Parts: sequence; structure tokens; C-alpha cells
Amino acid sequence: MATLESLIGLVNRIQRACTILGDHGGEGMSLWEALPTVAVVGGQSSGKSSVLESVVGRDFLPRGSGIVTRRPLVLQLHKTEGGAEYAEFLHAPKKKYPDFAAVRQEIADETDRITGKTKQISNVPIHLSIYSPNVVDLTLIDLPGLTKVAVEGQPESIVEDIEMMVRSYVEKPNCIILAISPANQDIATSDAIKLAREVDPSGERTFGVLTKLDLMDKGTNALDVLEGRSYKLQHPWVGIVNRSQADINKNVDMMAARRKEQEYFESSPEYGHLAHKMGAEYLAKLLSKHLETVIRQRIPSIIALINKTIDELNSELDRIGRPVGVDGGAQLYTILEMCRAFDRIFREHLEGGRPGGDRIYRVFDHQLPDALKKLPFDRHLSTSNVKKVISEADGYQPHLIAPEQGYRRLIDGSLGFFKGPAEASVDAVHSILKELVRKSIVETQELKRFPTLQSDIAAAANDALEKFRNESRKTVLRLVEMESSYLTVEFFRKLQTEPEKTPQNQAQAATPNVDRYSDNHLRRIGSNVSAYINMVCETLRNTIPKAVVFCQVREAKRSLLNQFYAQIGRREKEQLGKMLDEDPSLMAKRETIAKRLELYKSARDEIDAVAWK
Ligand SMILES: Nc1nc2c(ncn2[C@@H]2O[C@H](COP(=O)(O)OP(=O)(O)OP(=O)(O)O)[C@@H](O)[C@H]2O)c(=O)[nH]1
Repeated sequence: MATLESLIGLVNRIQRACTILGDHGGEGMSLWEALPTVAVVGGQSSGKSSVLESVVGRDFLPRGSGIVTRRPLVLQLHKTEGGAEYAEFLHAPKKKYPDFAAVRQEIADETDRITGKTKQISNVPIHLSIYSPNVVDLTLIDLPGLTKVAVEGQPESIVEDIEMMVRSYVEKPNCIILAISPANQDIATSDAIKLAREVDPSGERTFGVLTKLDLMDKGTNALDVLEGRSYKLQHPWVGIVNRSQADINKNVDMMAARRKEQEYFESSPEYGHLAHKMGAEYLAKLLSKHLETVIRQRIPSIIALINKTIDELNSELDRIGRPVGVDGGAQLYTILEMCRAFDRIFREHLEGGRPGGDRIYRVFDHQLPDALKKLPFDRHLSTSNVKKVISEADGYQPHLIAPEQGYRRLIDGSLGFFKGPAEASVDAVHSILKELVRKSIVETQELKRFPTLQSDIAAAANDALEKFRNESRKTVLRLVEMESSYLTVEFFRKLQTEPEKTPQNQAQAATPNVDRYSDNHLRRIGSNVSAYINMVCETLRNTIPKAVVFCQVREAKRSLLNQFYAQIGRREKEQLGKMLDEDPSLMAKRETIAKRLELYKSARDEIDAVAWK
């Protein structure tokens, strides 16, 4: 079983970690609140400070008129095996205070640092550790004295504020209440007892302390209280005789005061039989033992709370994303992971796992054929235009057999029309791909936290798409140009051998080239060209999609981010870090969670180390 020292030391360490990480109660069930603590409460001038100093055996608390204690003071006492006494503040961890007058000054200064000189109160605790051979292991929290009236310079609300702060500590079921009441005042009117009664009616976590026994009226005594008849508590009352104001003024040494107190009880006719259970030293031991028992009881529930919280924090971290390592390798890895996640989703869109790829097929199946159908060949191959083109091509010398030049010009002119629909298909597919990039970025959960990387990936992907589009445009235009560069000669050979179908045509064939520019003749040329163009159109309707898929879709699937990968591979650590810029609020949130996680994990380690000793 763990020793007494180790259990209180354990809670001390966890408490300190809590304060470092800003966990000192408040919303929800915090670790701090799960830890057993001893809170010192009492009315003003009840002798609170005197009791604390006597327990420590040192003068170290600020004195003065008005409300001096304005922040909770977490006082952790560590017993040392001899050696010099010294104090340490959590807010100045490197500094040792061997001089307790300086401790007093630092408590006052540190109080003001948070509350300002306005004499407001604050619930942010000051942590003070005292290392001394003259103390027992114990942690006490000194709270502002309960008061009824605000004094000069302090806001009216301070009375209520103090009560609320003290209440927030003592109402926690893990709080052991050290209720200080002066003996020279009716116990029924004690502020400390009134509050304790409210929050701990059964008295199981209240320790009653009666101060100023030496100041009671002659002929009266406090036995009714000390023996539990006036107000019953589960734990025995402890009577205390602190230094009087006169003693303090005379600088009576604390050790001397402890001795004097012991003598007082031993020599007292009324309290002599209780002497071994009275005094500040006894109180310290009593509390220490009790605190240890309570901690031991609480450990299983503390472990349960810690484990539950660690699980919750972990899943919260998973939800918002783990912090990225700071070294360049880790950053590069993270960026590549994000890129891969994005790329996977983008490909799913194309391949049908997600919607969007089908729109590309619609371009080939609808848009392109529709556009081809709408090309103005009728106009281009109208008799009048055929005549115009052929005459121009013939020049001063009309053609002899067939208008070879005219045919070529008519065909060239017609083929030119295919460029429009070909380019339109390229552009349509381009904008679908762009839209899919946008969608995929949005759908990549992992990327959500990295707005900069999001836009970097989007920019890189769009750059690549732009390049693919240019390539694709060149290719489809080439397909069209190829059609112009070499005509399918078989088509025309076949035409020549085909017999004329109508009698009129037969007549014309019989007298060939009677009128080279007759309507019939021109119509025939027009329809021949039209037939040829239709054939080419059929070919292009099939080859344009192939070119577009080859240049744009296939490349997008294969190498959308290749250029980007090459770029980031060359980047320096700082540039990579910039790419992983996150939303500041998210970063702050993660940091808080990570810190809390660290706190809970270290608390678990501490407990593991002690509990199995
Ligand atoms: N004679 C005698 N005087 C005491 C005793 N306890 C406290 N005093 C005196 O009572 C006055 C108030 O004591 P403190 O310890 O400052 O009381 P406090 O509750 O801390 O007071 P505030 O910090 O002002 O709320 C001081 O002058 C002490 O010397 C005691 O047991 N006997």
C-alpha cells in the first residue's frame, strides 16, 4: 500500500499540474474537483491566517486591514528530512524563497497581479509549496474570509463574491471543510459553521476549529463546543490558541508560540484532559491522516474519471485532427497524406463511387452530337454557296471534269466547323473536372482543418487541369486538321463509279459538263461533299471523346497532383509549415485538449506509480 507521504504528494503533484493547465474547477467535472482538498473557511478575524501559520510553523501570510486574502491560496506542505526550510511558488518555479517575509510579499504582489489594485477577488489560485522538516504532508486551501460588509475601496458586491467563491469550494463533495470559529463568539453565529451546516449537514467532512480559547470571558469555557455538545460533527473539534496581536507585535517566534499553546492546554484546568487532542500541531496531523484516508478511498473513482476523460479527449482530438509534427518530414508526410485522401475522393468521383463522372459521358453522348447536328452545313453547302466556292476556285479557267479545287475548298470549309464542337467538348469536360476538384476538396474531411493546404491543392489541381485542357484542345484540333490534310480518296472513287439514279441525272451524265454551273450539277457536288462531311462527322463523334478522355480525364486520374508532389518535395520546412496553417481557433482548441490530455495522462502515470508501490 502506498505510504501516507506518497498519497498526499501524489495529489499535490496532480493539483499543481491542474493549476499549470488552468484547471481549477469551474465547468463540468474536472480532475481538480475530483481530488480531495482541505479548504479553510472562517469569518474575518476568526483566526484563519493564524491557524494556517501555526500549522506551517512560520509567519508567511499577508496581514493588513480589510480583505487581505483575495485569491485562493493552495498551500502544499512537504515534510523534509532536515535541511533548510524554503518556499516555492508555482508561478515562479525556479525561485526558492528561504525568507518567509519575502513569501508574504510575493503572495500580496501575486494577488494584485491578477486582481489589480482594485481589491477585487479572483478564483485563480496561488500555489505555494513549503518544504520544511517541521510540517506534515498536507494541502490546505486558504480562502478569503467571509465578511458582512465591504470596507473602503472595495465594491459592495465583494461580500457576495466571497461567499460565492468559498461556497464553490466547500460545496464540492470532495472538499474537507476546515471551519474556523472564534471561541469568544457564540458558535451559533459563526459564519464558518453556518456555511458548513448548509453544504455538509451531516458534518462528515467538516472539521471544527475553535480559536481564541484564551480570549474567552473569565469563568466561561468552550467545553460544550469542544466536546461536541453545542454543535455535533463527525470529527472531533480542535481547540487552538494562536498568538495574540500583542505576541505578533512583539515578534513572538512561531515555534515558541506552539510550545506556549501546548503549555496552555496542558496546564488548563478545563482543557487539560483534552490537551493531547488540541493545538495546531495536533490539527495538522489529524488533517493529514484524514486527507490520506480520503485520498485512498477516492483513488478508484479518480482513476475512473481519468480514464473516461482520456477516452473523451482522444475521440475529440480524432474528430478535430491530431496536431501535426513540427519536423519537415512529418509535415511532408501529412501533406502527402492529405493529397492522397483528396486524390482518392476525386478518383471516386470519376470512377463512379461518387457522383459526377457521369456528367462527362453526357458531354459525349448529348452535348457533342447535338452540337455537331447543329453545324450550318446546309448553308455552307447550299447551291448558291457551292457555286460561289467552285467558281472562285476555278478562277478564269472553269474545271474540265470534276471541280477538284472546289471540292477541296468546300470540304476544308466544312471541316473548319468541327473545331467549335470539338473545343466545346474539351471545355465542358474541363469545367466538370474543375467542379469535381472543388467538390472533392470539400469532401476531404482530413483537409478541413488546413485552409491553406486546401487552396494550395485546389490551385495545383486546377493548374494541372488547365494543362490537360490545352493538351486536349491541341489534340482534338489536330484530329480535325488531320481530316483536312488528307481526304479519304476511296470515298470519291466510289462516287464516280456509282450510277446516276434519276433519269434527269442520267441525261446529264450522258451529256457531261454541259453546264458546269447548272443547279443540278451544283446540288450534286453539294450532296457529295455533305456525304463526305457526314462520314467525317461520324468519325469525329467517336474520336473526339477518345482524345478528351485520353488527354484530360485519364491524366486527371493519373497525374493530377504530380507537379504538386514534385514542388513540395523541394520545399523547405518553413514553407511546408505555412501550408499546414490551420484555423487559429481550431489550433487553440486542439492545444487545450492536448494539454488536458497530457494532464490526465501524467495524473494516471502518477497514480500508477504510487498505487502499485
Ligand atoms: N489571543 C489570541 N488572539 C488571536 C487568536 N487567533 C487569532 N488571534 C488574533 O486575532 C486577529 C485576527 O487573526 P487572523 O489570524 O489574522 O484572523 P483571520 O481570520 O485570518 O483574519 P482576516 O484575514 O482579516 O480575515 C489577530 O490579531 C490575531 O493575533 C487566538 O487564538 N488568541
